[in-house]
Amino acid sequence: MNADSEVKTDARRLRVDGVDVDLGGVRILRGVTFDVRPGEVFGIVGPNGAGKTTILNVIDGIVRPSAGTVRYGDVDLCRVRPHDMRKHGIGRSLQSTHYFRDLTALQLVALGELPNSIVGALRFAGHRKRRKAQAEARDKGMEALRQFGLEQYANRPLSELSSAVQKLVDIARAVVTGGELLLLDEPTSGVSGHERGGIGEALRRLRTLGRTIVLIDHDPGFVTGNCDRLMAMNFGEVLDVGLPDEVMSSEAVKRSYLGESANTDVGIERDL
Ligand SMILES: Nc1ncnc2c1ncn2[C@@H]1O[C@H](COP(=O)(O)OP(=O)(O)OP(=O)(O)O)[C@@H](O)[C@H]1O
Repeated sequence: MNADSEVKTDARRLRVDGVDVDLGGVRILRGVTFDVRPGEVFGIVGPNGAGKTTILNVIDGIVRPSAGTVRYGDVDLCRVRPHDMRKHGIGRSLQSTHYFRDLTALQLVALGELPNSIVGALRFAGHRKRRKAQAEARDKGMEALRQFGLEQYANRPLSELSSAVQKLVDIARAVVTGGELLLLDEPTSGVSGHERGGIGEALRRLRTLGRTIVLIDHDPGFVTGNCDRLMAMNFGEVLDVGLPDEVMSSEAVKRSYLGESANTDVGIERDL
C-alpha cells in the first residue's frame, strides 16, 4: 500500500478507543475499543443488554461517552451533533420502522434527503425552491430504491410490505443520507429465515459500492455468513474481536450466552 492509499484508508477508518458510558448512574460500557476498516462488514453480537445498541448510539452521537474517543478518519465524532452525522458520511438504519408505517417506501427513503435539523427544516420550509428540492429528494429516493430492486414498492405504505422489504427500504434511506459508514441495528429482526438472504444480498451490494457497515444482529448464521469480522460483547465490555467463526466458537463467547455450561453450538443458536 502506498502513502496515498494509506491516507485515504485512514480517512475512512472508524476508531473507538477506551469508551466508557454511564447512564443513570450505572456504567453501561467499559473501555470499549475496536476499529472498523473501510469497506468492511463489522458485526456486533452479544446477549440482551450487552451494550450493542449503546455503542451504535455513541458512534452516531446520541449518547456521549464519559471517557474515551470515537474518530471517523480525522473527525472527532464526540463533537458532532446527531443531526450533523450525515455531513460526515454516517447513516443509520432504524431498529423498527413501526412509527413510519403510514409513509410510502418512497416517502421514507426521501426523508433521508430532507434537512434534519430544526434550523434546516425552517429554512427549507421557507425556501422558494422548495418544490425543486422536494423533486430532487424524490428522484434520489427513487434511485436508491432502484439500486436495491425496490422500485415496485415506491408508492406502497410500509404497513403493506413484508418486514424484509421494510428493512431494505430503511437501509436504502440510510444510504440516501450519504452514508459511507452505515450503522445497521438488527437488520434481520422480525424477518423470516427465508427472507434474510435478501438482506445479505443488500449488504453485498453495499460492499461493492464501497460502503462500510457496522451491524448488530442476533442470527449466528447471518453474522458468520455476512460479516468480515465480529466483535462479541457482554456486560458492556468487549469479549473478543476477530474472524466470525473464531469469535463464535470462543469459550468466552459461548459462556456469555450459556453461563458456565458452554459446550454446545446448538445452544448458542438457541440463545442468540
Ligand atoms: N438510557 C439508559 N439509562 C439507563 N440504562 C440504560 C439506558 N439505555 C440502556 N441502558 C442499559 O444499558 C444496558 C445495555 O443496553 P443496550 O440496549 O445497549 O444493550 P443491547 O446489547 O443492545 O441489548 P438488546 O440486544 O436487548 O438490544 C442494558 O442493561 C440497558 O438496560
